[in-house]
Amino acid sequence: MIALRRLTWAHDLLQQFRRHRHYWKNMDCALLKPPEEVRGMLELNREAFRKQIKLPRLRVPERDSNKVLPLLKKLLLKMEKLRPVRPLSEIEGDIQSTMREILLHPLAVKSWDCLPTAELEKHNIESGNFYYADLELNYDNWRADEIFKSVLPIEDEGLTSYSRIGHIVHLNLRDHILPYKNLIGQVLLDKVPGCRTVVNKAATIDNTYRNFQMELICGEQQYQVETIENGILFEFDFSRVYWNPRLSTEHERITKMLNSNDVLYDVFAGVGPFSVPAAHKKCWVLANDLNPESYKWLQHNGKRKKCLAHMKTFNKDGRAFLLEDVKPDLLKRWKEDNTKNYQIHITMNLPAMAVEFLDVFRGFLNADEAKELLNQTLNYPTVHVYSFAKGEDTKTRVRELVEENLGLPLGENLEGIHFVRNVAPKKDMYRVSFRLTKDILLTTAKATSQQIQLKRAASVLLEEDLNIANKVKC
Ligand SMILES: C[S@@+](CC[C@H](N)C(=O)[O-])C[C@H]1O[C@@H](n2cnc3c(N)ncnc32)[C@H](O)[C@@H]1O
Repeated sequence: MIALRRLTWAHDLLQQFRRHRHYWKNMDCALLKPPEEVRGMLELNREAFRKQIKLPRLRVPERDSNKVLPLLKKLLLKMEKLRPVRPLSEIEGDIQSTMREILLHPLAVKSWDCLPTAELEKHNIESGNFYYADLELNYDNWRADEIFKSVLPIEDEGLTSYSRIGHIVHLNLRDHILPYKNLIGQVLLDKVPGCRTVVNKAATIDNTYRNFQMELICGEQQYQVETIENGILFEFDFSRVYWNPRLSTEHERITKMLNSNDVLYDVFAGVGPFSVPAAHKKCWVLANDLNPESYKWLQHNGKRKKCLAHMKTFNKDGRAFLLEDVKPDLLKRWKEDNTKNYQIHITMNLPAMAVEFLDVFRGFLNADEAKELLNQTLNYPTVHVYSFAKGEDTKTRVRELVEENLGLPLGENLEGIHFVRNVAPKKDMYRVSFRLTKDILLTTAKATSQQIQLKRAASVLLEEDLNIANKVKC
């Protein structure tokens, strides 16, 4: 008995909490879910979603509805394409009075007593105004995720997320969901505003240009898209270039670091998500991509943003770009202008293999160039290299990867190791930002792994000391 009372008390508390937080989830309510029969449906049958339910309502004279509605705000039934407040014409004797009908959430309102009765009665709304009546729900009343939750198998994880690139919805369906792909495509086409094409990732991206291999599952076979990222419009053929909307925050982080007159060397530029905003900010940009299609759209996007005067574009291998274009540009800057009133950045976003290009920087300058510049304090670029790392401690692993490939340890020149995103279980993407140093640019010999480890241990200790010192200061 005591246990039952406690349970009821806990239930009431939860109800109160939900009412307070406005936490009524339609899919928690059997009445508001699509019919059970749709589970396992392979071909979309919209008619099968029709369902009659009895719903609590409140009848309110139109003239009072503005005063009454704020009292019921958290108790309204909210569903797609369903207005919770609807006009209700009624014949009262000879006089036609206009009434409003307010649809209430069946989890929140089980009887007249669940309403703020004292407040309502002040407006002459009595228990007689409360009633139940039939309502027909149909396919239009549920969002795409609610439809999927009702149709796809319960046991397994369903459709978690999708990416949106202009008019294209890009899916990465797991194998057990593949039999439902036609239905999923059709529902997304119906429900996602502006969606005209639905594609599914066909394989892992392991091709050189990193563009997704994809299968059209619904809609038009039209892959040329326009999409806005961080306020800038990009246009490209999604089937032929790399574009990932999940990187927009990272693109923004880099762009925010840049000030006008800074320099950006973008080694794996794609269609320009770093380069175009940077050039638009009046940085001096050299942008490169090996994929001729990316190169075409990179130029196109720069032209559309009217920033080509600040952006030179290249279509070659990243290593050649660093040696043939970045290096001469750096040497020219170092010789002509040794003021440090601007910053130089090098972005290398090809996470599967960018670290393999880092050895270019070791011994970047030959003996003659070194002699000429040795006595100057140079404006050293910051490299932002992206990499995947697998395992338990991915942050340590990514630093190791950078150091092993650079062939030299990082120390005080390490500016940060930033988590970008989780790609798969135990696989993360990071940005490692470090400053090039005279040592890196002049040293030709590779450090041994023992030397690298020693230096890493020393710099970890130094970092810990600094942290302790900072804490003490605080
Ligand atoms: C992961 S995408 C990054 C694109 C863009 N920077 C972004 O953040 O969305 C990598 C790009 O590197 C290009 N790429 C691949 N191998 C390359 C190479 N060896 N040299 C230059 N670019 C290369 C691909 O065509 C692709 O556009």
